[in-house]
Amino acid sequence: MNILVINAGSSSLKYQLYSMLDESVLSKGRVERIGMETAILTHETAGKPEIREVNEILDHTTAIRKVLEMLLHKEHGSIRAVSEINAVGHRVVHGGEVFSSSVIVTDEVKREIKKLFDLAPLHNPAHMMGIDAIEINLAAILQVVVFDTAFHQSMPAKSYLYPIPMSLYHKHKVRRYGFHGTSHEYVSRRAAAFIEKPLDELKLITCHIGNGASCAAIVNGQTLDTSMGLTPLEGLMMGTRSGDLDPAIVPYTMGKEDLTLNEVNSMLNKHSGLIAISGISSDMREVEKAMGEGDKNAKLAFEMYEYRLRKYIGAYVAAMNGLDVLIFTAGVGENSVLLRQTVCRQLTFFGVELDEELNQVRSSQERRISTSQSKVQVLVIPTNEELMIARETYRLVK
Ligand SMILES: Nc1ncnc2c1ncn2[C@@H]1O[C@H](COP(=O)(O)OP(=O)(O)O)[C@@H](O)[C@H]1O
Ligand SMILES: CC(=O)OP(=O)(O)O
Ligand SMILES: [Mg+2]
Repeated sequence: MNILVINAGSSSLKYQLYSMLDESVLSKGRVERIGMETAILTHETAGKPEIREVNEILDHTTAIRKVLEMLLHKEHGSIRAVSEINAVGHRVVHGGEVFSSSVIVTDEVKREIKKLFDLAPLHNPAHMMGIDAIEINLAAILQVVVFDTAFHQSMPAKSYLYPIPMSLYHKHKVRRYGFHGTSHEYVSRRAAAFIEKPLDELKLITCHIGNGASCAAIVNGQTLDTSMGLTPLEGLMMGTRSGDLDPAIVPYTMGKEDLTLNEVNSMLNKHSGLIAISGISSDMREVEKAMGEGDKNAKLAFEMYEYRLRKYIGAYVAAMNGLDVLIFTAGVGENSVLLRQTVCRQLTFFGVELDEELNQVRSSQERRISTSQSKVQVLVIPTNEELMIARETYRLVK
């Protein structure tokens, strides 16, 4: 059985085609800059060179059509007919309280996902475009949605409730949900396997530090707490998102700057975080480069980013009354030697002892970066949300 996994963003669409016989990736790629003047499609089939096409791609329906053309390509493709795709699995960021596990897409499921648009404005509308685009291009195919929020549904009330009037929870489901759950679940399981200990005997902190970033305290293989909340805005400082702040800033800046609700929302989601403080980029690579060249704002942005992450780690050690494994994953977590070094060097009080040399190694493998005496094991575990989505899709459709 072949499963196509889609992670649709507002202007991008990432895909991987899996053969579930051996969970191998037949082809993968991404379309970037959808809706802009020139879109870029990058496609790769196992054992063949990567190809790039620059084209105008106005919407997600066209993007999916292009992806299918690539998958069927005589030279660069991996299948001969679309009928060789048996099901499609989608990442959906917000599943609210309605979805605590993956489901097959129906009209009812689509209605529920649409109700959650307000709560994940950068994500859910884009996922819906991906689901609709598949429906248009591959009419009768079975589609499955896998939610970022599902894994965190195990959080206890003391973690998921906000200390505000309970009527807001009862009437509008205002609570903390947490995101990147597919990734936190995957890396926590892999970490337990890596150190050869049962997951239900471990206290772990998983740091998913990508463009969006969140960390989670995991006990008995379940989320005790996680840094994102009602929406993916709470918690850590991110590429373009503020993370935690005093909620009074919202009405205060609205008054002072004469902003609308939409404008403040956009400021906090799209124009804050690394980009706001560095004035350079939301991309950690560029921030680190500028910092290396002596840029003061880039240095401050990095310091704030690292400090806020480290404070969460400290809080979660207290929340769990201990820590066995600290895990770094996603774009920044897997690749930034400097971020891991800066964080770990200042966690010695908790028994974290970084092996500076192991931390410098650049690799896409799962690896330990703490010394053999370190009380807390520090691991880098490359995340694989796509594989988790393929497995969930397979489980539901087979
Ligand atoms: N070598 C590197 N050093 C530091 N940061 C990196 C490096 N490579 C990638 N990144 C960071 O990873 C981020 C993307 O992470 P990723 O997990 O792919 O995000 P998303 O899935 O949310 O798009 C980029 O914004 C970039 O800042
Ligand atoms: C939930 C979330 O923040 O996702 P991403 O990191 O893909 O933006
Ligand atoms: Mg990601």
